[in-house]
Amino acid sequence: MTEIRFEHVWKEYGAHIVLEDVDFSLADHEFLVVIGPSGVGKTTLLRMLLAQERPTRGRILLDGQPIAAEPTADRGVVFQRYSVFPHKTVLGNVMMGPQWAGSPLLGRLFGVKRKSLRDDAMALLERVGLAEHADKYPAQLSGGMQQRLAIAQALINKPKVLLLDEPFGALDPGSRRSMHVLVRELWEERAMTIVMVTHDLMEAFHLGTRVVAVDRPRKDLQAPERFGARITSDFCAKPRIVRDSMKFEAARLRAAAEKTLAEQAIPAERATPAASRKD
Ligand SMILES: Nc1ncnc2c1ncn2[C@@H]1O[C@H](COP(=O)(O)OP(=O)(O)OP(=O)(O)O)[C@@H](O)[C@H]1O
Repeated sequence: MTEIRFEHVWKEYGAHIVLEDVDFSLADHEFLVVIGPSGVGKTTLLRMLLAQERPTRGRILLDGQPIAAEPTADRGVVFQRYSVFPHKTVLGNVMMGPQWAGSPLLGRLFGVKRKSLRDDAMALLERVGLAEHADKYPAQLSGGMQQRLAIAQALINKPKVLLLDEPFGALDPGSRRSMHVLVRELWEERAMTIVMVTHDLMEAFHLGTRVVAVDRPRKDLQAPERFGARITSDFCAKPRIVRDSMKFEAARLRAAAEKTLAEQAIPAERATPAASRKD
């Protein structure tokens, strides 16, 4: 369960009001897409969710609790530009975060812990289609592959919330489409809440279950910094359970029902109607 609540949140840099009175709730396992003009404060919104920035007024709650002051493992992030470490292999990149978290002095785990982390990292690389590239360095990967790696890196800590800041902005249309499929599948499989920023409206409505537009409803041309942006439109883009997952859920329920029936199966001789029994 991951519910996010922005409670009358403001963000100001000195006299510059970036966001004003942003107030909304996000249900568990929502795929929220934030759209809006350049410079309006979309990334600032994400950075506050990540705890890289603090609201100047109001507060942000995660499952009813104010979010931690520091970025924590329950929130993963992927940025537009490849945020992977060039001197680490693909596998090393995925293992790096948990290694530093588990061993702050050495940045390296040993023995069973290392093996378990390596297995998890390889499983994740398999899932994002990079297992066979585990020993390569990021420079040897295409842009789309680097973003797949960044996603694996963000998911290794099993975050409850995944934040995506224009993650496909630098990709060609083909890679973009395959990333859409991957992210949507991961969102369903892992039951995460996703908050994504994009400039691409098609992408927003294709991926999101909810799309919010952020803009400045009041404008002062003499002093553009006088008014901040807030949520000006809020669209329910599509049901949270999409058709494929409904099919999957139906198949799962059917299999469970069949299994239960099989377990409770009445022995054949008892199931035979009394009238037709020979004895
Ligand atoms: N640390 C900071 N100090 C001062 N101003 C900042 C800081 N960070 C962001 N801003 C300002 O906040 C405003 C919103 O920036 P932000 O990056 O959130 O916009 P955005 O909507 O994500 O833009 P884009 O779509 O172009 O990426 C900008 O005017 C920016 O200059």
